[in-house]
Amino acid sequence: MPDSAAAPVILGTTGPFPHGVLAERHPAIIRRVRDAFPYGPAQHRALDTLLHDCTEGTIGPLPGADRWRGWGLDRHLGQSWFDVPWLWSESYFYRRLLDAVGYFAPGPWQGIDPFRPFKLAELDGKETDEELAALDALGDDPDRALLHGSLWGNRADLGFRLSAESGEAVSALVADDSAGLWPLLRGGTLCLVADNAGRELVPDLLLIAHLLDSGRVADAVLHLKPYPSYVSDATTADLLDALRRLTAAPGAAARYGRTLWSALSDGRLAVRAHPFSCAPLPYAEAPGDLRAEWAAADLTLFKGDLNYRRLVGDRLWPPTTPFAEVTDWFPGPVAALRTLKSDVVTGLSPDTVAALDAAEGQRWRTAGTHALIQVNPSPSASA
Ligand SMILES: O=P(O)(O)OC[C@@]1(O)O[C@H](CO)[C@@H](O)[C@@H]1O
Repeated sequence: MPDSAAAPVILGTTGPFPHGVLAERHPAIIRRVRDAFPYGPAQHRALDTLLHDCTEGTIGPLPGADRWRGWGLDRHLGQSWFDVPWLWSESYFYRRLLDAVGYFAPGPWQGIDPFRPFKLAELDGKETDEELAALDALGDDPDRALLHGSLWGNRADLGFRLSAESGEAVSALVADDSAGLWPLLRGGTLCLVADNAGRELVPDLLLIAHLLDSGRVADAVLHLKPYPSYVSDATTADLLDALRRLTAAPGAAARYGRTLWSALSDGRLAVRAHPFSCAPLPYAEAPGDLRAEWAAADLTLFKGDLNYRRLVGDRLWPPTTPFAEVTDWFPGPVAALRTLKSDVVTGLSPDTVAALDAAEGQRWRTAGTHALIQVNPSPSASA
């Protein structure tokens, strides 16, 4: 394993990006959620409290969320949100937001996703129509087209866009191990750990449908979140919305939709919503049943920035730290498809880092304009 002492865990105070997420992005998300529903006085008061706590307050208890006590809550009680691991603080924010709007409490707002209006607006948008229409003319390399569709779908991150609209042109990949990915897909099991709903989940589903149809995989397991978080993270309700969108679309999109529908019905596509998927912790701390699921797959594919942070550890790794080293703990072949939206990155060549730094300073790490495909076909822990 690499020397993690040389790579400090990222805190809210580590630099301008994590600090800005806690100090600016979270208050902006509270404002947007507050405006999206006719919440009652109790919910408005709870949102006021959250707004104060998340910027000036300390970490408090989460009544009824016993798992969180084992996930670090007992240790962090009373600390500033900025002084604990950033990953922990962000995940805690989304759990607190759900509490504030009554998502978990018995009553009329139980189970109402506060991010659903944003997710649906995106799913129903004309960009989605255009992306689905493009399936009718995929060209002579559908493997590559659908892999890249899934990769760049990760730009469609509502948390990211709600606070920082970015209209920049997309640049090339900073790392591309895709040649090593296809040999791992030899008719076995793919485990896809999804990230965002809407315009990311749709191309993820198209990739799965294509891999099933082409026989590159015999079956697939799709990991979703058990409850809404990080604004657009995909839940089972979002999967159903995406499937309805596909099956109602004209042309090839509907065909992919039918493949997915029947694969769900006959068990070739299984869905999971494991509690640890919303944990505020790196995946190296995952419980045995989740590890066993990954170990059984021929390839586990992690989508998106947050999953990348949790896969490699949310640390300021030197960017040339080999991806194979930071994923050596993983119990099976593993890959990451991610656009870069936070400071964490590994597996880059010294030349790539030097060129990016010279051209952009540190912006390339967080602007969402660069992407990577990284593969570790044989971590030691998979032996
Ligand atoms: O996982 P995703 O959707 O690709 O990105 C999640 C994200 O928006 O949330 C974090 C900041 O809040 C960053 O890791 C990243 O920018």
